[in-house]
Amino acid sequence: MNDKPFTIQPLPHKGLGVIATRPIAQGEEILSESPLFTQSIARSAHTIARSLSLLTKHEQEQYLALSNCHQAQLPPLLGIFETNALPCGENNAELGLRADRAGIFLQASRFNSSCTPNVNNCWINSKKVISIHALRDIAEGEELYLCYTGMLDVRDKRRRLLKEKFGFDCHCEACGRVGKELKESDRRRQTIQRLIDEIPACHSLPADGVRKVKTALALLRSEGIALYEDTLSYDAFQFCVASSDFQSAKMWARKAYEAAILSGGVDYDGVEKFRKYMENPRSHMAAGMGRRMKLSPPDDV
Ligand SMILES: C[S@@+](CC[C@H](N)C(=O)[O-])C[C@H]1O[C@@H](n2cnc3c(N)ncnc32)[C@H](O)[C@@H]1O
Repeated sequence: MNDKPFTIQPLPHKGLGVIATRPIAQGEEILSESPLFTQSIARSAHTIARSLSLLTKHEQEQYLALSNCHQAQLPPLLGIFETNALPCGENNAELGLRADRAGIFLQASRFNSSCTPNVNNCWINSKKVISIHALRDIAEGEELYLCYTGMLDVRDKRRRLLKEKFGFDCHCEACGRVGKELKESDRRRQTIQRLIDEIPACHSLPADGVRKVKTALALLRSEGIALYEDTLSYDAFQFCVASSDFQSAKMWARKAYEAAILSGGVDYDGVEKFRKYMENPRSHMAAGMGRRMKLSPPDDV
């Protein structure tokens, strides 16, 4: 089906938001959109005004109609940009990455935030578009959510950041948990973050590295977060390839490949690399560099 599977409409306490107008399958591309304009990290009201001056009057009006949660602190043009801009490049706070450009997308800017998002945005550099994919099967009538920030922080910190940067109190499913459920959710997210931080230092203990990857993947699943599977699986691939366990390496590369396609589509950065290593793990530069040992493949093969 090629029709746009969503509508943008007013929602209680959230301004506008995006609602599925039919069932959407996991991995389906929901939107592919070019930016109205982009800005570097060193942006200001002045640089934004310059970009806007190159647009049509109608486009300028559309920009000015976007929401602005920084009205009290920033000049209007900059406030609108900071409320709505999405990264045009690799951007992942948990992995310490920050895209050097951000852009305004008239439709993608209407997606609200959840700390357990059901869609993912990624920048497709070869096409210069933002692409949004379903992270799980979505029913007709469900709201579509990106995650704006700090998914692996504990609830109180997430709420504080969302209030500071986007001006709202988050009542998403994850932030609405209480008591034991909240404690468990916080603990899972903290543990995933700790494992992501520890994994790069596991090169001399690759079995430990693979074990940490598996633990992080299991916790992500329990927490309902359908992200990071590609990068974590690629970490496990690298441990296996360095240890000359090419059979397990192949399976980890396949897992990274399939996860990257589901969350970002075939043009997503990394997909081609994962495909190459899935077909020929020995072509990786670290192949056979470590002590030879049998590690383990993903649990779900
Ligand atoms: C990029 S815009 C999203 C679209 C916006 N709702 C609109 O009307 O254009 C970001 C703003 O949406 C609102 N928002 C996003 N996620 C929200 C949520 N989970 N609950 C309440 N408001 C939210 C906040 O006001 C935030 O500053």
